[in-house]
Amino acid sequence: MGNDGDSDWEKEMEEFEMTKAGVKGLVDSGVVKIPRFFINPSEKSSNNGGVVRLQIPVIDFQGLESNVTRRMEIINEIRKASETWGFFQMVNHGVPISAMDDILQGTRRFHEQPKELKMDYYSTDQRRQVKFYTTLGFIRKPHAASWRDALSCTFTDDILDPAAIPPVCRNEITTYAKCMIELRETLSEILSEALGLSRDFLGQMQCMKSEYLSCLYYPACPEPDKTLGTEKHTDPTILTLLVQDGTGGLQIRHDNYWVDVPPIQGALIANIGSFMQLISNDKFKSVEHRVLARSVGTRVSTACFFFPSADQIQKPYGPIKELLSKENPPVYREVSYLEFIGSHQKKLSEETQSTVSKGISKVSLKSTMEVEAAGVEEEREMNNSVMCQLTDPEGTPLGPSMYLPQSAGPKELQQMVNKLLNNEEKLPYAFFISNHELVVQLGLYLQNNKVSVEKVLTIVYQAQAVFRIRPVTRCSSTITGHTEAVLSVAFSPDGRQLASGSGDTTVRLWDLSTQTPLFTCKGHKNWVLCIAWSPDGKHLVSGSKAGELQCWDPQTGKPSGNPLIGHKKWITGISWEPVHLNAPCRRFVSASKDGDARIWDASLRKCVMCLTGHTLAITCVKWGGDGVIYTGSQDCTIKMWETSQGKLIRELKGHGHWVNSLALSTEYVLRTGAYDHTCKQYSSPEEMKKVALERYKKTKGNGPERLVSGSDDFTMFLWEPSVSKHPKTRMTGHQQLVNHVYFSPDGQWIASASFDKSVKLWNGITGKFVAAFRGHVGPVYQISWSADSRLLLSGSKDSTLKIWDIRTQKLKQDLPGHADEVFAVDWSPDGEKVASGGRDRVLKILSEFQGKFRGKSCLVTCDEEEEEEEEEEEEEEFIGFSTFSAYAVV
Ligand SMILES: O=C(O)CCC(=O)C(=O)O
Ligand SMILES: [Fe+2]
Repeated sequence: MGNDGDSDWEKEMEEFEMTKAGVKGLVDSGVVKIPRFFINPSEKSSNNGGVVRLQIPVIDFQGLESNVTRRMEIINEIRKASETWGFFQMVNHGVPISAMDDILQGTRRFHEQPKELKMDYYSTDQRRQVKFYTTLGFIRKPHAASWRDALSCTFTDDILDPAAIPPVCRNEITTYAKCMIELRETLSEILSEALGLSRDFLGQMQCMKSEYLSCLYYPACPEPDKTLGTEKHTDPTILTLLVQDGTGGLQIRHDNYWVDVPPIQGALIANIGSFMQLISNDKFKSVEHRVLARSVGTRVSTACFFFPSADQIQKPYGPIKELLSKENPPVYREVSYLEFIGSHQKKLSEETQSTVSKGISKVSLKSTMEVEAAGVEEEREMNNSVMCQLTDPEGTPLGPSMYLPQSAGPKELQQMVNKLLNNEEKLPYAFFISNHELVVQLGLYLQNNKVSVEKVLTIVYQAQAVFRIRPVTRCSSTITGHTEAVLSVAFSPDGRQLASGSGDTTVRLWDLSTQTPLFTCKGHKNWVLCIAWSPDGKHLVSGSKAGELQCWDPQTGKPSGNPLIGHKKWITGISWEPVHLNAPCRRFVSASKDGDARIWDASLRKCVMCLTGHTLAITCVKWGGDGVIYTGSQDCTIKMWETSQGKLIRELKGHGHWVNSLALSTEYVLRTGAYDHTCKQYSSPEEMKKVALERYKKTKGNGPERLVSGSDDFTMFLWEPSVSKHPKTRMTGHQQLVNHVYFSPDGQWIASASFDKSVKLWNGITGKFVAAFRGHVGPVYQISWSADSRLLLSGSKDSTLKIWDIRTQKLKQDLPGHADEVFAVDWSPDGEKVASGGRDRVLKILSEFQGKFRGKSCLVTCDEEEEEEEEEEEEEEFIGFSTFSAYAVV
């Protein structure tokens, strides 16, 4: 674009500003083409990206004041929402619906009055407390103006002279601001507690003592695809509260998708501002959002932005010291709110397009040297007592902070927690400081870790399994359970071992005969999302969120070679080449969010083929019994690849949205290879291959291998890919996305797990619907079959496991016991055990006893006398982990 274009751009903007009539004035004048400075080239094609089925959390404030338990729950919900979404909606928040209706009406009235009456307020001078404006004048190409007008009122330290407010909406604005201030008090306390701080912490900081009310008016736009109602941005403040009318159009960015924020009658929307992200040291997220323009109808909303009090805005703010530790060092330098907001605005006037959220890191990152100079690593001081705050693993405080003697150790803490929780029966607890278990006296811990006694020390207590496992043989080294959510569990093909992968970056191996932890496999730097055993049982491979794969020797728990690098984004699936095609097992295929699948040779330790062709993330992969690889993708297709050169051989199309899961009718036998649970050992790979082939042929029978796919479009398809590229059956009935599909070991059934809270059973040969299993009260994430194809296990967000009886089509057993979402389940190939893992970090192994499954282990710990050794354990890197969203958005 030449200079002429640029000067036109500016000229048009100047002319527009001169009218002092805003976007509404333009529309009233009858424009059919929008001025150039509203045109947003980057947004043209992305308007339809809303992922309607993802919902930002809606939090009910009912009981906040009257019910202590509910209050804790609300704090927790807000904490989770602020960490993962940066956005939530609130209902029963105490602001009268009439005040909300009135402010929207007042906003409309102001903007719809004759332009002569509004012009007096028209200004791009930011210092004006009350102003009517469209652009505030600092936008420069390639940024674009938003298709909306604003009337803003600044309440400095909660005060604004009512006389300054336009009379048409004076009462509404004054009343609404009072409501916002009242709600601010409540939210300031909740957010403080959600950060693990004392209730009055943010209040004392005065970081949200002023507010800026923005009454927004979005007229219909003649070219809605060329511009946006509000350009994408993050709010540079602490917190925003928004009321919107019923029109809709607000979207937030979540995992690279635009998610609609649907209007809910009576709800207020809250979102974390980027200055809050800064002071919370990235604990809370400030998320990009935008408002779509539309061709018909007017949208009205009112946003209230909270920011620091007048005498604080020039003072430095940095990450709150109480939130920092050795493991969580400051990621931002100190900066005053004025400087911060200045840099935010500068971004919008800069030549190159950069998001405002990137802006904060630019302004705020400081060198380690400077940070240290800022006094983060303070001198340790030995007092006799230390201020502590006990919290549960979710961060909910147990009582107020208190001074504890430095001589106190886990035993004393355990007594105290039992007392504070009024436990009738005394329970065992473990204690963690910054994710390290406390095994010594507090004083010694502080000394060893150079922790300042001037800070409030957060001590996390975690209940230990009531059933405490006594190892039959002594562990070679002491290991505790996972310290973050368990994301994957898989029994070995011979059923002797169990592997689990976790958000704590480790893979753990458990010995099933003694039910003891065997090895902690360390090497990944990020969450371990998937694990897969080779069907000969000789290898275990794991894939992480960082995109690398690691092979492990299950006999020693040691890595076999270096991490396998190649994928650029997280690993979504791993599948081994069937042992009846190649023994010993060497090759496996990995799928990634980067859109590629890669074939690796575990002996050569390298990638031997890259399967490229998908245009979006690959979500699942299976290596079929005929040697063909199947990949399912967010690009809605399933692709088939041959494995000598990695060529695409067929595409299976039909799904209208992402493919989430694939399953093969032969999967059980592919997974177990030669192991038929007669415990037979094989002397040679050739023998293994021969037996595996026999078993495969028997399962497959004369028909072709069948494939089932489950999708975000709520449907499933049954395919016979070797016969036709057209689906055999379309399987409809789920009311929400299908997350996991699985053939029974005998291939006779297909089970599907859906976010509609049901599990459905289908005929595995025809694809016809058979039954729906209802009982879960949350989305069902994963399912697994018993070896005899008679029982089905499901794990859900509702924290339960359920076992369904295929013959009676009824619930056979309900297994509560997890304290949070269950992400992963597996049934051992010999049918005797089931394992589950979830957000509560607990790995459960359940065994059948007289027809019922019973918990054999929860959080596995070792004998006390071995705990001494723990200190020698290597330090584990802590990766912040909030919600495992991979199920919702891969
Ligand atoms: O109007 C809306 O819904 C959002 C407005 C907004 O994000 C803002 O003004 O910062
Ligand atoms: Fe905003």
